[in-house]
Amino acid sequence: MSFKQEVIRPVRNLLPSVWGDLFLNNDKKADLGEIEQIAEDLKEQVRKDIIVALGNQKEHTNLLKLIDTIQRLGISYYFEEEIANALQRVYEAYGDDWNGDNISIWFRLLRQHGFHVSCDIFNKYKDKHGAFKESLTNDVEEMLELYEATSLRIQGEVVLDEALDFTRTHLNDIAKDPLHNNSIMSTHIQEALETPLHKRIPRLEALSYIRFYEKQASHDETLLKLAKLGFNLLQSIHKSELSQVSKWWKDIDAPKNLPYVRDRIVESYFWACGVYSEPKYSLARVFFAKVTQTTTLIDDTYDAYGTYEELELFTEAVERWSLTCLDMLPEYMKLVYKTLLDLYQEMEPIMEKEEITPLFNRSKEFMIEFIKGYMIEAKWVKEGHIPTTDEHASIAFVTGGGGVMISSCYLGMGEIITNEAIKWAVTEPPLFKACSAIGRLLNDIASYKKEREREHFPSIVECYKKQYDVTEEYAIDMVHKQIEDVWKDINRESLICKEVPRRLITVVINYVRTLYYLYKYNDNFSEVGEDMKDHIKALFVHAMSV
Ligand SMILES: CC(C)=CCC/C(C)=C/CC/C(C)=C/COP(=O)(O)OP(=O)(O)O
Repeated sequence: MSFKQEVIRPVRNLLPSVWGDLFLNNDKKADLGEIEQIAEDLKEQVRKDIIVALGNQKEHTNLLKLIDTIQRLGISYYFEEEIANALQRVYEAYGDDWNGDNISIWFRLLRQHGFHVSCDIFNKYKDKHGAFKESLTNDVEEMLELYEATSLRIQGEVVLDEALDFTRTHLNDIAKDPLHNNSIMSTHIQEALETPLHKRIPRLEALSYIRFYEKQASHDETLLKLAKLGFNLLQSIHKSELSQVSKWWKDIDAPKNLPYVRDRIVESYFWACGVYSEPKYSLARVFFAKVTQTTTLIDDTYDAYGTYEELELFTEAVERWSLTCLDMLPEYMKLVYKTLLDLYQEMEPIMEKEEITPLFNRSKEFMIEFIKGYMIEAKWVKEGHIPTTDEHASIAFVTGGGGVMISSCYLGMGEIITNEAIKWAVTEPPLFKACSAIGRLLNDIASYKKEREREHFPSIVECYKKQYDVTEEYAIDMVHKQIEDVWKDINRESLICKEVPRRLITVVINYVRTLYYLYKYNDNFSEVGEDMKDHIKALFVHAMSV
């Protein structure tokens, strides 16, 4: 008589998708011709406003405010050239010596667009003892703007570190003081304190800023109407793409064939929309959503189902990257492997046509390195090895996924992927590494408690505690500090990468903004919270009333 040994698998308590088939059959694009025409006329008006303001030096402060409003309303992609040209001209005219009002908006906008303007201008806000002037606290909007500007700081910019402490403390008091504020402003401040503008996903910022802006007596009707129409026009495109990726995922039928896998195609598409929402990046968005769900499939295979021996086979098959390897895999893994290979095969001819094959090939290599990283994690789990923080970083910053995820974001973006950009991206530049680091740190902070409940690769919190013999609270504080440092590194890198089209840098920043949103408090990707559900509905279900 033979006994079949029961296989022990590290399965997790899996939550099903909260969306069912809601987005599956939403692929009919509405006829929006008439709305598009109205939007065209409004755009023309805004374009003229930008050009007129640029031509008159006295209007330059208003020009910056106009650009800021356009960005916050989520319609800057209509005016890409005008905005880039206006900011270039402002930079050439003033350099570091901006002499208009609203220095914080000037600083934030120029830095966001890649101009390395000096932070010394903020010393104007200090008194002779080197402290921030108390009189600043009388102007709430200026304080808020200064607070927002501090998020663009890089390492060593002490005046901005101090400005952050100063503004955060006072804004906190002001937000809580009913005598000081109306409730709209108070909510606005609280939201800023929770997530500064620089760290917000632009689509979600548009959603909340449109609501805030329309309540402001001074709002511009043209901009407001364009923002609402633009929002609905984009939504109709996004709905159709979401339906497309949902169908792709439905065909794989993971809930039946791979029941251990997180069914997160909607959240994956949300991530893609966080990175880029413009109509012209439709192909890239769809591909990136599929990559994210496929990577989740692989992550769950390593973390929540595969035995060590099975994972060794899978890793070898991935290194060989050929359908001929299917036979060596256990039955359930064949579908995981085929999903991965099919996804890239589908993209290959398009990549050839776009002449970005070297980036495509490198992206595949990033995927292989990433999966090999999962195998090392599995080995350490098997050995019960708790790594030092440096050892942890050497692997966890690979499985943090910067290389594979950012290179995938770029696939399908079209002509903006220049030869220079390819040369840069294939080297795995510091910006990609920063994405890995911040992804890992945020993810570990969000999920370390849950992961403790089953056999799992140790989080940075565990490693830190063990190596330095410190409390959990202390370790968590250290990780938060590291996260802030990585933001500063991202800001610095985004100012020095001059050879790369700016939109490719904002892809990285938007990717990190989405990570931040997903993992800032909890793991919203694995356990979708109420806020995220509301945001997904607002973005992909309900049109905005105009
Ligand atoms: C946040 C992060 C590390 C992202 C890397 C980018 C990436 C590959 C994203 C798609 C798959 C995903 C959500 C993995 C995190 O799984 P998990 O929460 O189970 O994390 P773990 O298994 O890597 O610890």
